[in-house]
Amino acid sequence: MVFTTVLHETYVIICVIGLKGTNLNMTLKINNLTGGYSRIPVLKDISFEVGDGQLVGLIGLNGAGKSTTINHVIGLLVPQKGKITIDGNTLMDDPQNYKSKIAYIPELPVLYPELTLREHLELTMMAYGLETTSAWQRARVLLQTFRLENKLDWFPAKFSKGMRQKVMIVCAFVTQAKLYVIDEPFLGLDPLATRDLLNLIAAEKKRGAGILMSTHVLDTAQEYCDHFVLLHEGRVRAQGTLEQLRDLYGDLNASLTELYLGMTQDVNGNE
Ligand SMILES: Nc1ncnc2c1ncn2[C@@H]1O[C@H](COP(=O)(O)OP(=O)(O)OP(=O)(O)O)[C@@H](O)[C@H]1O
Repeated sequence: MVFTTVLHETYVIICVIGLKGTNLNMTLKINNLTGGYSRIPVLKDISFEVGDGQLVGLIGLNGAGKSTTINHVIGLLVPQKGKITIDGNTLMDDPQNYKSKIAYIPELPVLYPELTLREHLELTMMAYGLETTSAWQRARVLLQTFRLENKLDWFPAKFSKGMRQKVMIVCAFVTQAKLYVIDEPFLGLDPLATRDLLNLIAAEKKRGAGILMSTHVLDTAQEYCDHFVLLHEGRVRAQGTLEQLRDLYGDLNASLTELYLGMTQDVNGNE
């Protein structure tokens, strides 16, 4: 399976060829990760896991370190300490194998201005060696779902921001990766597309894929995520299921928003 995406100014193809099948048996492990963009770390000793068939919500305020964590997972940043493994292997152990397991949807969609939607899909399929007949079957279903089926010959300049986001989603989900890494997916999407993306995530979970998703939309996260990692100022403030977090906080009816705000205020109060 395959995946293409755009990062920063240039297109970076995160790729490659993975295994298809229902027994995905995937585990992403982040162990004592310290890292960031310079010697002064943004992330401080964070640890958590994403198992197969699991949707993990990465929750945090602006600047908490969600995108930085994601940039480490997809291999754009190198850990200063600790390690990240997928199925026991780090990126350095076997870059192609590691990347082959990941489909990444960035927070800001960036597309090749000179390529049509059809060409973006062809590029994804070609770059990652997808079998084109079955890949196009999947693509057509995805294009219909996101109401893009009659826009195959459009260039990105003609797309709205939400449509560009949908192109990224279609390109990612056509790959049938083992691990989806999705950075803040809901902000540019209309309610229909949000519902369709959540259905797609549910279907991929059923297939056995793991999903790491950062979001500020806490009511949606509360409803759909199996496990939460609450990041605050580059540290994991708490993690667990909603029930575990409620236990930890001592309020069995608290919403995720209340839990997150309560826990981060506790931290700030102690400083
Ligand atoms: N390219 C970069 N170079 C240097 N520092 C950065 C860079 N990107 C982010 N940072 C810093 O890293 C910290 C964490 O930022 P990050 O983007 O991971 O937060 P976030 O939780 O994703 O926030 P948001 O919800 O606003 O997207 C912030 O202090 C930010 O200023």
